[in-house]
Amino acid sequence: MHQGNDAGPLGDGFLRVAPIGPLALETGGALPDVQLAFETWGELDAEASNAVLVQHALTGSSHVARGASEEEGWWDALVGPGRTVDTDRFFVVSINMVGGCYGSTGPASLAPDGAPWGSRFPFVTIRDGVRAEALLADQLGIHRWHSVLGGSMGGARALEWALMYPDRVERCAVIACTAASSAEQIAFAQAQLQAIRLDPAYRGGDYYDGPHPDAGLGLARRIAHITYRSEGEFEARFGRAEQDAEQPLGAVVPADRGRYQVESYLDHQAEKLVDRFDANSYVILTEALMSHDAGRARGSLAAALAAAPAQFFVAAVDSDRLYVPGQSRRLAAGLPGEVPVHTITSPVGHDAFLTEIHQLDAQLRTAFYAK
Ligand SMILES: CC(=O)SCCNC(=O)CCNC(=O)[C@H](O)C(C)(C)COP(=O)(O)OP(=O)(O)OC[C@H]1O[C@@H](n2cnc3c(N)ncnc32)[C@H](O)[C@@H]1OP(=O)(O)O
Ligand SMILES: N[C@@H](CCO)C(=O)O
Repeated sequence: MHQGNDAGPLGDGFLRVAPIGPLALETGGALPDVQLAFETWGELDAEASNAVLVQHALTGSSHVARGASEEEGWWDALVGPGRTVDTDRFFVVSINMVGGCYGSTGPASLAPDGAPWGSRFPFVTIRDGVRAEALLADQLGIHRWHSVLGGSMGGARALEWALMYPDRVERCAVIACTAASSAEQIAFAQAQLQAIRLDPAYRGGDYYDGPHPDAGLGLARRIAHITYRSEGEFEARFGRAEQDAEQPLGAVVPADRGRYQVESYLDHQAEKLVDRFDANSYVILTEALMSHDAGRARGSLAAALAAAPAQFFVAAVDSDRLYVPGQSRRLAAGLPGEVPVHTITSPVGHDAFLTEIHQLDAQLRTAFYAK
């Protein structure tokens, strides 16, 4: 896991933590004493005109790109010295969303009574996360972002920035995302939440003094990961192949059988997430994403999108079965002017917004980052 360090100067790619005070929540009440963990690359210019905000996805973190730490970032292909989002030109900021487990206040943080928030952590929406980020932007001296970009949940966070703070976002890139979580997206998410909540170790979310609900979180990740990849990729990559060095399938009774490769692969994805993520944060951020609806309390979705003044960049993955390209097309059609939908061509599915982001280099450079 990327190591926190709040001693380094801004612009080094290390994790820093900033208190932002109480956070008023969309559904009422407030979260007291919130802190946000964030990373930056590059330097803010004298006019504070070169700041770029990169928003992470559901289980992502602020570690977008390599920095002094040299640890691989999840959008290294896009962000870095000489890259499309050139950290020699731009002051790049990425913020761990409130409710998560990468240093910002979340369910594992201590509440004012000194015990972890656990089950008491409030429901937060994507808009709550963005409101918190605006408080941090104020502290950093950034009134207006040159651009805000993100994929998947990061795209929802970027879109909400453009709608909540229209005078603070010049350009907005929404990649592999939607204007409002669909019934099917909510349905897949609900099954994941149930997997966690039905794990006896979950104990309503108050498990920090005992075993964690690893089985439930692992099952949630398996369900999610299937939606992040495509049927075609699974078939080409794994087919019906058996996992090496395990019992031959079909020749043994089910209880003793080995695993199909795809089972082993999903087991591995589950173990990796369990090792790096907190189940309560998974619940909080998943519920935030379920709440995503750019039209809520803005008259209608059409009215909300039509009023957005930022310059938009919209992209979809052609094989994405979770955030289907039609959703990106409807988002683009609802925005003012002619907004094209750029295509990432990949057999991978939704995760191609991470693995194939270089495919957008030329389009993003022309649209947002031309010198
Ligand atoms: C600590 C942090 O900050 S994490 C936050 C950053 N990450 C993010 O923001 C996004 C979260 N990451 C992801 O979702 C994924 O890692 C992705 C999408 C980036 C990875 O996509 P891909 O590169 O296509 O990975 P892929 O699906 O091929 O999985 C590769 C893994 O599966 C393993 N694998 C492949 N086949 C099998 C198999 N048959 N059995 C078991 N494991 C297998 C590989 O060994 C590899 O393991 P590793 O990741 O431990 O090295
Ligand atoms: N693989 C991504 C997919 C969600 O968009 C993640 O874990 O954040």
